[in-house]
Amino acid sequence: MGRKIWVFDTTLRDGEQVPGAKLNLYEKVEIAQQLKKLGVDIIEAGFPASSQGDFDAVKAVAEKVGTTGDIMITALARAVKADIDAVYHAVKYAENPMIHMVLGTSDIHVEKKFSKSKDQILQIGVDAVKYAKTLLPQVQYSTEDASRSDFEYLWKTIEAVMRAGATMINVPDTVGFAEPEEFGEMIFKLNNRMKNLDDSVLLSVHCHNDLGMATANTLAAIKNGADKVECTINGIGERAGNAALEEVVMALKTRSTIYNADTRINTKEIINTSRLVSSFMGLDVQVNKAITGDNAFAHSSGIHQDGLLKSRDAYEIVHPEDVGLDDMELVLTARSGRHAVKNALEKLGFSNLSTDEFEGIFEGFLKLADAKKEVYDHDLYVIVESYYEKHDASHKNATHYSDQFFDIEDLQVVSNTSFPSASVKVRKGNEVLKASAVGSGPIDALYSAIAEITSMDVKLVEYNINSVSRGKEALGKVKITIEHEGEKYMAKAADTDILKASALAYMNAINSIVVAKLTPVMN
Ligand SMILES: CC(=O)SCCNC(=O)CCNC(=O)[C@H](O)C(C)(C)COP(=O)(O)OP(=O)(O)OC[C@H]1O[C@@H](n2cnc3c(N)ncnc32)[C@H](O)[C@@H]1OP(=O)(O)O
Ligand SMILES: CC(C)C(=O)C(=O)O
Ligand SMILES: [Mg+2]
Repeated sequence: MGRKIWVFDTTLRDGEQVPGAKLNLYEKVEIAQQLKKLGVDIIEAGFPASSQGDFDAVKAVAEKVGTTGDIMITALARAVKADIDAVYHAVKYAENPMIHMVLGTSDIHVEKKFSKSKDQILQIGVDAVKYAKTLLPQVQYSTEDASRSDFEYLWKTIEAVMRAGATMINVPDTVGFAEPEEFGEMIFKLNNRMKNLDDSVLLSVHCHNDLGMATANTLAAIKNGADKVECTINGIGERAGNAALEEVVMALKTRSTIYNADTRINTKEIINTSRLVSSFMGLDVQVNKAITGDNAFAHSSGIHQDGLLKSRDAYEIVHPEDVGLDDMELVLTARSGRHAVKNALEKLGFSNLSTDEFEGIFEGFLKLADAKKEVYDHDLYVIVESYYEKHDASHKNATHYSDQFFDIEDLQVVSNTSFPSASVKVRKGNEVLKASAVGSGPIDALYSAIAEITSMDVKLVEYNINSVSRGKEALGKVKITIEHEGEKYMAKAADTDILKASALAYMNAINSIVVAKLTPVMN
């Protein structure tokens, strides 16, 4: 066991400062419940003085999430009595409530933002801490813009607010200006001085990502003595965001010999938490985002896929299972090689293929892969079928798999406010199936029509669309999850027509169900 690092999650406060990401009371409580399951030590639930809605949401988090276990609930205040009162009245219901206040220490803040002298600002901070201490025993003081502050003034402030009773000192790199080595040195010096003054006071850091260094700066601070880190899920937050909780935590775990520090985060809850935050805030996670991005555990090039199949550690330093995913993903594309395709075929039951058979199928695979972005399992069945039809029609693999898969031939969607409707034409082998339906919106109408054709009992669990390029040729990328007989099936599709992309994604998911039903028969 290494040194304990406290994890302070500010997704509901700094994270919620992202334009358009505002959460309502219900959503804040749900996310707070999940953060507790994840094992964070402290939840910063909001800024109660900012609106009645946020006051109520922070209070609800304190009441519903903060009354059991040892989790601490806090919220932010300026060094202003009314803000501190608002925080106190919102968090006091929690078992372990804390008041968090912020006041700038850089010349820019002191002189330009506040038009005051350094001594005046220091006194305002000390008075605010003294007042907060009359309300609650736990008070955190944040020296806003610390990384651009004069070091001796920063220390003078920290010393004064510690003497006034602050129990946690948070050192923010408010505008993401710091650089790891320099930030680490600053934390090292502050830590030495703080521990000499009162070693019960926790030293914390709060790093922003304006230069893409939030995680690196946070880790440098840990190496140099920081006891606590402030992070957000998916790294969301003001401007370019904050240090991502999942990155800091997994770096500590993966490189434990360097950091010798542990958190109490249950890493298996990371993906669940990331998805919940992303869906409530309506903010997609960048596909290549470390740990929580869609592609973080997906491998698509032949050399990597071959290496992984021979030994996972060739290209995998974090195990997907450790963050709550089922497995890594080997995506079949035109960049895949023979090992990956053979592996996928074997999983579908096509083992013991002769070299000629496999090479013929692989040729078919490459042709399709050049025409499509991704080759799915149902495509492999069709490739196998057409290979044997051409070369050995009496072979047991020459089964008409394609009769069981669905393929969109045409669709028409009418989108209006009173009567959205859709008509769909689908091919299933030699059969052409048609259906029309109305729905609460165009996608709902489209999916109802497809559901009627496929006659499968399917529930749409998640629908997500985003643009993967710009301008007239922009591709709409749709990712959906459907549920059938208790199992979840995820599928994707992209097209310049977002309705077509939606229909193709749904069809791909339906075809995955067909594959799942076919595969045990083959094995
Ligand atoms: C780095 C950070 O993330 S800090 C947290 C950022 N979060 C927020 O701002 C939360 C949402 N904010 C709000 O709802 C509002 O800005 C409020 C309620 C805080 C204040 O609203 P208003 O009273 O209308 O003031 P407004 O936002 O326009 O200006 C901020 C005022 O607070 C002062 N102020 C700013 N920071 C602090 C501070 N840390 N301590 C004391 N006063 C401060 C400013 O100097 C300014 O005061 P002035 O009116 O005397 O010039
Ligand atoms: C309130 C403080 C900690 C903050 O968000 C910042 O300085 O970035
Ligand atoms: Mg911040």
